[in-house]
Amino acid sequence: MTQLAGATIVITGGTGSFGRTMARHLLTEGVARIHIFSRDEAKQDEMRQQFSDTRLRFFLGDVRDRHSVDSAMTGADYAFHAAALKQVPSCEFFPDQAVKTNVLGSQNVIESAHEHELRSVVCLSTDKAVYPVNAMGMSKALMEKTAQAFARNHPESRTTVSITRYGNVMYSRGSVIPLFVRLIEQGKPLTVTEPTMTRFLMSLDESVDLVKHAFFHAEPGDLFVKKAPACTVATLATAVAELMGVEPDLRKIGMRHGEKMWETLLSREEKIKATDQGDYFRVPLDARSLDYSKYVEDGEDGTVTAEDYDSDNTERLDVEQTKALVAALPEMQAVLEARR
Ligand SMILES: O=c1ccn([C@@H]2O[C@H](COP(=O)(O)OP(=O)(O)O[C@H]3O[C@H](CO)[C@H](O)[C@H](O)[C@H]3O)[C@@H](O)[C@H]2O)c(=O)[nH]1
Repeated sequence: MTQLAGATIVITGGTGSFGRTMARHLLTEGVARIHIFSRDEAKQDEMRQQFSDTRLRFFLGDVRDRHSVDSAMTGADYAFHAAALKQVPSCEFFPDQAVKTNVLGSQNVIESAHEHELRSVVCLSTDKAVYPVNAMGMSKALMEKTAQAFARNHPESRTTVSITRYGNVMYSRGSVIPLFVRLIEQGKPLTVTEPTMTRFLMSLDESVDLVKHAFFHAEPGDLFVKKAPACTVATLATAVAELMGVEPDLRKIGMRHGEKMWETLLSREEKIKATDQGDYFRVPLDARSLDYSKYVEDGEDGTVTAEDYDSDNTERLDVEQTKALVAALPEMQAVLEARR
């Protein structure tokens, strides 16, 4: 039985917004130690001072460097693997860097966890890994395959490797909501790429809940997604403007490189295999072997009629509902407070 109390947990990419939020949750669950593994010494120092908790240990390293990963895994029970290159544009320009961090780095994390006999590793992926059109999504799709192949090829391992996928985290660094807020504060029109484009909406706390759900419920190779509502970018821009008490002034700028009109959390092939767990979908590992003749005789039924689970066919929020979600974000509350 997996339990957090008394455990030692590694968080790769531990100084990022996910890592910091997860660390806060874990500290309230009575963990013995948290190994924060990341590349940036300045962010580590900042986090060390902010948290000021002796249960945090900081490990400087890079997932590309297996030796540095090993040092963080030593003595640990569980790992949350959040280290990644996640910016779409930078991965477009440097896809080799995305492969090194997101694919080979993830393999290092999984293999090191296995060799150090951790009980569980949850790998964080993204909706952009489904039918990927950009290098960030493609490298995350390969990370998922790496995790699933490990589970398939190592049934004897003590380490349960699982995957979570989630969509846009509202108010994350560099994302569109803080941009809209800035534009409104500067009295500028809101730059909307394509008004009808849809995105899933999720809070940082919900992403932590999803990862914890995977942690407690995963069988080797499982993939979990959290059901989430979505809205169009025009709705989002209007909601932010109305919350800030200004007349929405939207300017259409056109789609950016590597963007899709909607994002997909589960392909129809995955959806047909998924079990509905209330707030979550669980997709079990496809454990079929490399036995091709069996493949042909024993194919999947039902795939043809199934639908993807995407930001176009999930629950669609209107302006009022979107305002309620955005208004609940602590960052937005601080902005609204400052304008009062
Ligand atoms: O000026 C802008 C900028 C964005 N958008 C739109 O707003 C939506 C959300 O855009 P974000 O930039 O917030 O999010 P993305 O879906 O493009 O991707 C974001 O989330 C990803 C994780 O899934 C990566 O972290 C990525 O680098 C990050 O930009 C998109 O439909 C986008 O077209 C606008 O309308 N106007």
